[in-house]
Amino acid sequence: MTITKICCIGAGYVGGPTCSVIAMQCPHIKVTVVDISKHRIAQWNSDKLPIYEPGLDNIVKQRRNVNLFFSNDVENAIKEADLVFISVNTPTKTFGVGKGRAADLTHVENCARIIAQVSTSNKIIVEKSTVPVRAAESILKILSANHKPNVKFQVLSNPEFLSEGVAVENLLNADRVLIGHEETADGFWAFKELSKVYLNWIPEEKILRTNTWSSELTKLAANAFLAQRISSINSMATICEETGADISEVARGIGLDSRIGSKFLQASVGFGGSCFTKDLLNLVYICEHLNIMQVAMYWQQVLDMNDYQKSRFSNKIIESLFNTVTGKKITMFGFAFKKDTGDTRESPAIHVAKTLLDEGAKLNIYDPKVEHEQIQRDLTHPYVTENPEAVMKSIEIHNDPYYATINTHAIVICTEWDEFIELDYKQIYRGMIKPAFIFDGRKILNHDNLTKIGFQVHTIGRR
Ligand SMILES: NC(=O)C1=CN([C@@H]2O[C@H](COP(=O)(O)OP(=O)(O)OC[C@H]3O[C@@H](n4cnc5c(N)ncnc54)[C@H](O)[C@@H]3O)[C@@H](O)[C@H]2O)C=CC1
Ligand SMILES: O=C(O)[C@H]1O[C@H](OP(=O)(O)OP(=O)(O)OC[C@H]2O[C@@H](n3ccc(=O)[nH]c3=O)[C@H](O)[C@@H]2O)[C@H](O)[C@@H](O)[C@@H]1O
Repeated sequence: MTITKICCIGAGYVGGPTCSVIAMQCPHIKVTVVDISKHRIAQWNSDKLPIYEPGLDNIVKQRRNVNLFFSNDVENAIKEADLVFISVNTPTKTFGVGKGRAADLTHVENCARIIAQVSTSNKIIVEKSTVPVRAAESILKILSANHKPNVKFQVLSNPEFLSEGVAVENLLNADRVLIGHEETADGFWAFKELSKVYLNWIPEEKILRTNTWSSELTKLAANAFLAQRISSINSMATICEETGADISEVARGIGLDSRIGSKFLQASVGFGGSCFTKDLLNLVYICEHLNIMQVAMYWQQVLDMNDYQKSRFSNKIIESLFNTVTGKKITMFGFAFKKDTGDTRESPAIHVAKTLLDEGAKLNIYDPKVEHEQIQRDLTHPYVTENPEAVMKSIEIHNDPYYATINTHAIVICTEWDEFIELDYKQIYRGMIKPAFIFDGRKILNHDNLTKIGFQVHTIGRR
């Protein structure tokens, strides 16, 4: 079999960019991305894509309706495909056994059932969603129990390592492409077929072959290690604030050790995003399930440190503003969980906003990419408030960063957007209530200049 048709189930942050890049690099392959959400597919077929990702618009414009298709016709796309990516969401369970920790595999299971039901030819099924170790076994069991006679499936694990905001760059120049397969001749054959797709642009030495379970666990391990680095540097930031050491200097000092490396040592208000917390919770749950409690506690601590960091930053704002923010207007610069994305899932900005709102503050919020409705949805979510009407009265969402600061007591930087560095802070200072405060939760501004202007500056990891 030569792969000529690919179907991707799930047109989200992973399915959309991944398949757009495959379509661009493999003009001979027809790629169809399907989703149950009519709205999402309509957006992928419109001029305004559902996700903001630098470079993506251009690729979609070039390949859409040429060899890249977005559709709600899940069944037909699966039926005609040689290879099916499962790229659906695997959120933390909100009910039942493992609630709040285990991964909810309902969507993955639904995909397996529909694949088995509609397939009339052999297919390679690729688990791209992040899943607990041995999830492929469940997929295979569902496929085996429900398939039509003479239809065979091979299940591969091919986790995705892209980061939002740099997804296209990551996909084009991947550090590695990991493919896990069943340790049989058929499994090896399926690995070869998927490799051929990637070999259209990924050098052979970057394609890593493992068994299925190693591949699944590697994805969780990679996110756990990355998150651990952030919690580690944030823990050091706390010591810096107590002692007069400067976390930027400490990070540079340790990062130059080639065994440690300089990346992912940026102290911050805490990590956010849809995956670090969810995948760590999942890892902790797996360890508990395996009854290796010391290991579970070890990884839980990475999450605890992140919660501590978010609370510490929010509390610092309140303490600095003379221990009360009730009725005070505070500007939040940034709401996305990191720059260059409009994604707010698990954004630390939500935690900061919640704390300030709970204390009675009024918030002016500005983010260059997050939709206003998304901010409203996040801050009126039952997890954040029992009184959504009161929250709506306490927030203003702005389109202009300067306007957002007028007559406010403080600016809180929650996302490291480049444009915040370039703003005219002299002008901003003039319009603010004095003393005017800046809380730089991302360490992106020139603090000496701000102090000279007259701002009271507070940041992470420095007195
Ligand atoms: N967001 C990211 O940067 C990364 C995410 N991942 C993993 O990739 C997976 C997907 O993540 P995202 O793309 O962020 O999720 P997402 O929530 O943006 O997209 C998932 C899509 O799947 C659709 N879907 C769910 N069930 C379906 C079904 N039965 N049939 C058709 N469509 C269905 C949903 O409607 C949704 O549009 C998750 O397991 C995540 O952990 C991995 C690497 C990076
Ligand atoms: O599985 C996933 O979803 C993805 O999760 C992360 O990617 P992402 O969450 O998109 O973004 P990151 O760049 O990892 O940032 C995550 C959070 O950590 C924060 N961060 C990152 C780096 C740093 O040094 N300090 C820091 O606070 C960011 O601001 C952000 O809130 C991983 O980097 C990807 O490899 C992985 O594929």
